[in-house]
Amino acid sequence: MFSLGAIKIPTVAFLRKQLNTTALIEFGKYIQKVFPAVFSTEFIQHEVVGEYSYLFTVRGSDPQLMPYMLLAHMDVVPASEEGWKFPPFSAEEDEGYIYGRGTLDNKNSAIGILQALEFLLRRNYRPRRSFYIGIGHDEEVSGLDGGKQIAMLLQARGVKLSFLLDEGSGILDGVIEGIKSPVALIAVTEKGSLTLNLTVRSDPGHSSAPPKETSIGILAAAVSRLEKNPMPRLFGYGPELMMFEHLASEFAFPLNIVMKNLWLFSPLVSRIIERKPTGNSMVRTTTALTIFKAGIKFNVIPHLASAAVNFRIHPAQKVAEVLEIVKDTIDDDRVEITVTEAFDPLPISPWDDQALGVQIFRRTIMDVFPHVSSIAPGVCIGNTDSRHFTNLTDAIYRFNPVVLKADDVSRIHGWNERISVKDYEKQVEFLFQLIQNSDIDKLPKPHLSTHEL
Ligand SMILES: CCCCCCCC/C=C\CCCCCCCC(=O)N[C@@H](CCSC)C(=O)O
Ligand SMILES: [Zn+2]
Ligand SMILES: [Zn+2]
Repeated sequence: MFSLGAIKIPTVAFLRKQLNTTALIEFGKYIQKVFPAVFSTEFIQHEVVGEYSYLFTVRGSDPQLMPYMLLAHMDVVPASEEGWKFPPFSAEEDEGYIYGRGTLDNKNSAIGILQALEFLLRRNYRPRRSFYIGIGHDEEVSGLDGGKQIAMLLQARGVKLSFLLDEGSGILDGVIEGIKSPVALIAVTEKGSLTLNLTVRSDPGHSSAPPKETSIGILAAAVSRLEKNPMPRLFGYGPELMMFEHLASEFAFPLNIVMKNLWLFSPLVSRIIERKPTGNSMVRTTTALTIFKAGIKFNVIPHLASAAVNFRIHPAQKVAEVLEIVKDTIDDDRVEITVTEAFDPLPISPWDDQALGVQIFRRTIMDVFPHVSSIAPGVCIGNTDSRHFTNLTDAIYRFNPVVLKADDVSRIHGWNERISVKDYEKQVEFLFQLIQNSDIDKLPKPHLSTHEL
């Protein structure tokens, strides 16, 4: 059963230096209380990193086996009191669901991993393969003080990982139009990100004698041009091509033929899937207008107007290219453009018969979710703490073992985030099984089944 107390602790991250540190400390105390075996077992070392994050080192019995890592985070995005069926930090149970901020992103993983390990320890289990567990405290605001510090600490210790598993994708059930059965998407990369601040300055004055153009009007026109001119379609130039090829047999005729021949049909397919926001995020670098600020009084022409625009960069594009397109689209020197944060899409992790992590995930998914009809490589449309671990391994995977239905995706960072009790139990079962399946020292034989790889 989900430790409901974890959801009740409001570990909200507003900005990098605006965290609810009281709640973060309480979360640390909470996990020590509910997972006593994890904190007292002789072969498990726990450390607090960056003041609030946790790093667990689980020493396996066979030092020859290269360790792996499980990553999660305890912080959550803010939640408004309105719009929710139940208050976001009440952990209310209703018709088999637990409601609350963090139930999908990402206390389900943080608590699920520790819960699975606690169960194993109570059965006197000791793993053969060593592994690390990282529970970050600031993923939602960059991960620089939590996840990144954990990565740097491990790097300083000379650690290399055979693979790493973080949040960022899931088992999609009815999310992809045309696919009826649940499919597991394990993200082999995540999109890059670019956040720009746009500023326009103009002379302030009395609203009774306004100039032809004001800072607000100029800025509004600029952001509107960005919204009306989406970034180019790149569908088929990144790993989403692999994803749809793997999923081709899930579509009914004639779509299955179309998906098998994306070299020919990708322009057509991209026009269809871009109609929905999640589909659009697979097709291109997305443009999101997220902040707009100007004005202080109805009869004062403001001097300053500013806006923030956040782009999530398609794996086939780079920051520099996006920036050039933005400048060309705005095409107005009065709009000052400054870069707030920027990073390119993450490297693509291996997806082949030699990829140990993939084979272990595949086997575990088939054990725990037998109704999943395909397992395919995907793209994480957001960002995760795993991006700070690229110096430790090239095998980084983003997959939350939870079934997401069409309306669940918008609950993440939205209203009424929830997880069913059954789905949480499956998540713990997956992690319980994954830790044991990771003890193999060589790859399992290819499985004869209809599952895709
Ligand atoms: C053809 C349709 C394919 C649809 C695929 C959609 C799959 C959606 C499944 C899960 C959603 C995952 C959400 C991504 C996780 C993002 C975690 C997050 O919120 N990170 C923050 C980090 C902020 S760092 C400044 C972010 O804003 O990305
Ligand atoms: Zn998250
Ligand atoms: Zn998030």
